[in-house]
Amino acid sequence: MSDDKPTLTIALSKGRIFEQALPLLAAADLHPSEDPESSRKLILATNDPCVKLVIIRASDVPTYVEYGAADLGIAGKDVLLEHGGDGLYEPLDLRIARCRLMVAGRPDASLEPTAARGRLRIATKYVRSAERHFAAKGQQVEIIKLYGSMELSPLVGLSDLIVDLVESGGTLKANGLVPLEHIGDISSRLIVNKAAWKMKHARVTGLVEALRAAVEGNAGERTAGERMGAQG
Ligand SMILES: Nc1ncnc2c1ncn2[C@@H]1O[C@H](COP(=O)(O)OP(=O)(O)OP(=O)(O)O)[C@@H](O)[C@H]1O
Ligand SMILES: O=P(O)(O)OC[C@H]1O[C@H](OP(=O)(O)OP(=O)(O)O)[C@H](O)[C@@H]1O
Repeated sequence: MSDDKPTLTIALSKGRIFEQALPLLAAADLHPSEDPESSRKLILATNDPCVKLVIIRASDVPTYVEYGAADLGIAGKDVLLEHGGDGLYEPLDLRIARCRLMVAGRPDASLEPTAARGRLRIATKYVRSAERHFAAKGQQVEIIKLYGSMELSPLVGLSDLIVDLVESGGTLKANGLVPLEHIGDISSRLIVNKAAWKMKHARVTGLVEALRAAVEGNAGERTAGERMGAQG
């Protein structure tokens, strides 16, 4: 196949990432043929016959891109931190699906191990990030891997604390929990397979730059503080 018009496969998850990526893709003149919420198809065509989208679980996106089953992908930084970033480039922060990775627990929860209980028990889907966070504080903790609904864990005595994503804080509040420590700011990133970056360079970088322009055109979504920071 010539490098003039190679095919591109872009992996992303349905739900908030698809919805928030849609305007950015549209600004790069990419329009999916169907809505993944109403279609059961996992491969979606676009208006560009050389570009297709594959719709997969959010946590599977880096794997598809690493192995070259997709040339590009859109994945949350939370997912990338767990994956480790092997075989991937991460050229662009798309500034969508923004939230914070936090330690949370009951309002009276201790962040220090107690003599009675020994090591703190932390329930989370984000094992690597949680381990790294507590290790950086010099704390050995027991991590309990969960796949969702982490907020339940301290309520039923499975763990002392959780590490989870927080946006509005509504889910924590609804379950009588509070945010206790900020681990990091999360947003979705464009990721690129390393071989595709080389072999389909013109096509890939053309799309990266079109998306970069779309992200920068969304300056209205930034906070006043961020705009001031960008000027300074
Ligand atoms: N409440 C939230 N607000 C904003 N962004 C969020 C929120 N929750 C998750 N995200 C971001 O959106 C990404 C996708 O979230 P989504 O809920 O669609 O998938 P998931 O259920 O976390 O993943 P999987 O289906 O693989 O378990 C997350 O990886 C994270 O980066
Ligand atoms: O602070 P909030 O605005 O309440 O958002 C936080 C919630 O959002 C995420 O869950 P999500 O809604 O994605 O459900 P999931 O974990 O089942 O994907 C996260 O795991 C929290 O439960």
